[in-house]
Amino acid sequence: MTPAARIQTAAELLGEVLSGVPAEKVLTSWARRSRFAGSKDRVAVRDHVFDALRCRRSCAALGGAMTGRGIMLGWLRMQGGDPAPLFTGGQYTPAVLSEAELAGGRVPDGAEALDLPDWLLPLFREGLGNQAEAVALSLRERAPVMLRVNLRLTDPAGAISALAEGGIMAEPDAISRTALRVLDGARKVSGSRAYADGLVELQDGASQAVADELNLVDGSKVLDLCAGGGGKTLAMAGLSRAQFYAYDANPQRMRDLPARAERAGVVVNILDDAGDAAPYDLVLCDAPCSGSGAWRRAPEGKWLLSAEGLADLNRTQDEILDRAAGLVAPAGELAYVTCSVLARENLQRIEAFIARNPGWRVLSERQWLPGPSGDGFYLSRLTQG
Ligand SMILES: C[S@@+](CC[C@H](N)C(=O)[O-])C[C@H]1O[C@@H](n2cnc3c(N)ncnc32)[C@H](O)[C@@H]1O
Repeated sequence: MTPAARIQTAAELLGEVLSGVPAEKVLTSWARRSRFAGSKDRVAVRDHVFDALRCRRSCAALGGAMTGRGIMLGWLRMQGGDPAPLFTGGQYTPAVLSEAELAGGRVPDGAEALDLPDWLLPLFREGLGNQAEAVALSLRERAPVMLRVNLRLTDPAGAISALAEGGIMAEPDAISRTALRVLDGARKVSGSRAYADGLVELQDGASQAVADELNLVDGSKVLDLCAGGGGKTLAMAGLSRAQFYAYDANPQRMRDLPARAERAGVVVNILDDAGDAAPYDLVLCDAPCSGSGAWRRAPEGKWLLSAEGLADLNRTQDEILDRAAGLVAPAGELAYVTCSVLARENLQRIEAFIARNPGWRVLSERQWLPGPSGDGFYLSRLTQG
């Protein structure tokens, strides 16, 4: 595919995303029906779509229209070159720019320039103060590719040399003792021997840093109450020889966990009812959230989130905290985690929890902002008395 054909394809696929189809689904179905597209084309088209989605609002302003074509035109203008040579009107290339398109477009400002919906900017400021703008701008960049070393099976040096055998270059990252940053060969990770042997998992750096902060005691009982695919369960299991239990309100989300645990050489007990093995010394609530700290990876989230959706999430977060509190042993800990940068989902949930449950207090609180080593995360550790 020529560069112009890739732009045209990205514009068409963005149009489908704007009509409500998830970007991953749009890209998968395009890849299936486009046998002519080579691996470099697929990577380029995917990158165009995600780069543009992260900056959807400012690109549409620069391109003069909230359409796939307008967004790609704005994205090209944002890169600083002249887009006209790509709009050639060929069989596979974008139609020639109209007079209106050539004259249209404007420099974005305010929340538009930060690529946030208007209603979210005050909420960013509420939680992040004078860092709100910088955080919003950082969410317009690509996220790093990070790996977690499974300390049960190897150490960072061992993982780095196993990865190098598969043509993957990685280096330790200070965000966590288990974190490696991939420098080259990221797309080879899931097919590598190091991955198949359970030495490494793909996992964001801040997600690993959260596990480092938890009070994981060998032999203690640990429940991952919102286990999902088990990323946090396995991160914790890589660090200690506690007894691990996993539960999720949607059990389907845990379907790959047994195989992942086996690959990692750890035992995870999957529960049908979170209370089955209660009480626990530690209950981790990696609660459903807006994902605002991870919008570099999942940029559609910021355009789909609504005030009502956020209020629903807050209700679910409160219910999960209350449920978790009833599962913790008397001297045990409750750890509340989100990948959000919004105070509404973080500190405010903890304050509301303590107001409902005055016997609880905060042991420690930490926030990671989206950065070169990881997504935005929040952790609050609580205990009773
Ligand atoms: C942020 S995701 C978990 C990600 C996972 N811990 C990981 O590291 O891969 C939140 C999970 O909470 C689950 N969930 C939603 N409501 C729940 C509830 N009331 N109780 C338990 N799990 C719930 C969702 O199904 C989802 O899998």
